[in-house]
Amino acid sequence: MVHGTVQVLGPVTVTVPTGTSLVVAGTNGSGKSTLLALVAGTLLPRTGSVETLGRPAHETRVTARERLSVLTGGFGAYRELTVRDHFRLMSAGWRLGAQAGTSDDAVVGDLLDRTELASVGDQLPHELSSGESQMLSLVSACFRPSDLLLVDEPEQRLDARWRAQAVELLRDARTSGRTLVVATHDPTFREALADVELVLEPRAR
Ligand SMILES: Nc1ncnc2c1ncn2[C@@H]1O[C@H](COP(=O)(O)OP(=O)(O)OP(=O)(O)O)[C@@H](O)[C@H]1O
Repeated sequence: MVHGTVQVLGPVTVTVPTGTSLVVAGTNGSGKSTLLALVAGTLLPRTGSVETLGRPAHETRVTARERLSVLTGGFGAYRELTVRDHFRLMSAGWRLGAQAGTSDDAVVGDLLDRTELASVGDQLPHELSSGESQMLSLVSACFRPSDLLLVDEPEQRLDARWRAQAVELLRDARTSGRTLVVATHDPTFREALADVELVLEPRAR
């Protein structure tokens, strides 16, 4: 992959069986985010092609996008909606209550409790700490239905307690059948999640 005139990522071939997780590791600037962006289809390769879930990665059809949950960079939170409202919206939009044979309110309550976000459930995005904000993003990415979950550095801004929570969220996502691609610098995430591991080396310039 070339950014401008600089090659930042050489040829990569990796197979991730359905329902397992790939951990992408490597030093700063080794190309982890670039690889995730290629798989997500938000970046096009200069040469070659990327297929995600059997379709061209840049596919924009809704059916393809519905199968992919991506958390890379910022999360587009609604500034006028509380944490609880975000979960309500997610549950209603993805019909999580109906799928679980319960109500959306019950799903929302469960999500808030399980992720220890209940204490900030009535706060708006700008009223959250950076760690709380990161957890909101992670929960939103992990709980919406998807076949493939792409997450860039889930450990960002989280303390040890919430890092452990984040590992559990991702493990649960994998247990529920999702395939995971996780870029991380954190050995805890590597140990807990690496069914397959890819360590990128920075390209010489
Ligand atoms: N839009 C861009 N234009 C030019 N160079 C870029 C661009 N985006 C990334 N790069 C370069 O590509 C290389 C890989 O960046 P990338 O963000 O993929 O690395 P990373 O492994 O995710 O790094 P980190 O661990 O610091 O997040 C870096 O050297 C970076 O400077």
